[in-house]
Amino acid sequence: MPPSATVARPRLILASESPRRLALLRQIGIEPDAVLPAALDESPRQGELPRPCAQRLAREKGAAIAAGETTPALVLAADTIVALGRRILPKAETEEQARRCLALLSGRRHTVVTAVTLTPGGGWEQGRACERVVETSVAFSRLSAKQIDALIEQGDWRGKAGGYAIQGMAAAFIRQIGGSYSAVMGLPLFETAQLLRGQPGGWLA
Ligand SMILES: Cc1cn([C@H]2C[C@H](O)[C@@H](COP(=O)(O)OP(=O)(O)OP(=O)(O)O)O2)c(=O)[nH]c1=O
Repeated sequence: MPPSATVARPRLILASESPRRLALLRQIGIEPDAVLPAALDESPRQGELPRPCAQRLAREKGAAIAAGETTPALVLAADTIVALGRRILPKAETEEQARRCLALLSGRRHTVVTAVTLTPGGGWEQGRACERVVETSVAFSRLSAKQIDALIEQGDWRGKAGGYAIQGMAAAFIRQIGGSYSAVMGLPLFETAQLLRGQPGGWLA
C-alpha cells in the first residue's frame, strides 16, 4: 500500500493466524504490513457470555501484539464465537468435538459473534483503540447422520468455531443468514472498513 502523502501512517499489523482473516482484509484492498498471531489461551471464562467473551479475546489479541511493538503501529485483531443461546461452542480441534457441534446446530438457528478491534501500539499517539461487535444469525437445515459424516470427512471443521465453515461444504446446509457473511468467516468487512476509516492514515476511500 503506498504511504499517504498527507497523513502519517503507522504500520498495520494483523494479529491473527487465520488465513481467512488475511484473505478477507485483502478483499477490501488492504495489505497489512505484518501478520503476527497472538498466542493466548482462548478458553472462555466460567459463565462468560458469547458477546463479552469475543470482545475480551479480540482485545487481548490486539493488546498482546501492540505491547510488543516498538515503532508506531495499529493492530487489527478479531475473535469469532459460535453461540447457541448463552452457550459457547468450541473451536473444533477434534472430530468428536466437530460432530457434537454439528449435532447441536442441526435444524437450529444459532448466533455467530465476531468482535474486531484496532489497538494502537509502539507509541502511535494519533491512533485510538476502537472496536465493533457483530452478531449474525445462521440457520442450519436438519443434518442426517450421513450428512454429518460427509462434513466430518471433508475436514473443513478443523480450527473453526462451532465446527463448520460457511465458506466450505457446510454452505449446502445453511438455509438462511441474517447479518454479515464476512463476520461469520472471521472478519466483518463493513465494520472493519468503518474502523479503519475512523483512524488517521487514509486507509480506505
Ligand atoms: C463459523 C465459522 C468460523 N470460521 C473461523 C474463523 C476463525 O478463524 C475461527 C474462529 O477462531 P478464532 O479464535 O476467532 O480465530 P483463529 O484462532 O482462527 O485465528 P486468530 O485467533 O489467530 O485470529 O473460525 C470460519 O472460517 N468459517 C465459519 O463459518
